[in-house]
Amino acid sequence: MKEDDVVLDGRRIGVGTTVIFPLETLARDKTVWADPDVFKPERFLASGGGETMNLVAAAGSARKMKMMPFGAGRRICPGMGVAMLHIGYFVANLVREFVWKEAEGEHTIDLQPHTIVLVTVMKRPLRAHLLQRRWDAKNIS
Ligand code: HEM
Repeated sequence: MKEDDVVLDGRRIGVGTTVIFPLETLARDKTVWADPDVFKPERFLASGGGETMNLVAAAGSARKMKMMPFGAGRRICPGMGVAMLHIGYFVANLVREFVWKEAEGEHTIDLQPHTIVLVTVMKRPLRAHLLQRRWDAKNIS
């Protein structure tokens, strides 16, 4: 054991070791989330029990961080502000430009995790069929 090594949960982690932890597992932690496998976006709203926190300041504090899509602390994503601003425009444009329908055929959604190398996706994601909207002044469909 070298001087700068750390011990985490009884395991020695040497200086320079790359530590990767599965965010997907954190997001499904039943000790942190109520019904983690249920699609309940309102859980992130204040009215649904969600709370706002400063991810930069909270990284070294004792406050529990339940989710960190942009990382946290010193190496937090510097594009977070840009991303949060644009994601709203992005979604709004997708809704404005396309009519969204479920794709025909077999499209049962399965939220179970499916790992592809380092990325975890849904086992069977929702398949959407997009139709470009017509911006004809008389006939907007
Ligand atoms: C929804 C959109 C985005 C998500 C979810 C995201 C997520 C992340 C995450 C998880 C990290 C790693 C943080 C860590 O190591 O703790 C990261 C790093 C980074 N992101 Fe983003 N990001 C997004 C958009 C952007 C945008 C729009 C930019 C630039 C304009 C950007 C630039 C960067 C850079 C430069 C780093 C490396 C920071 C460093 O290592 O010091 N990201 N991002």
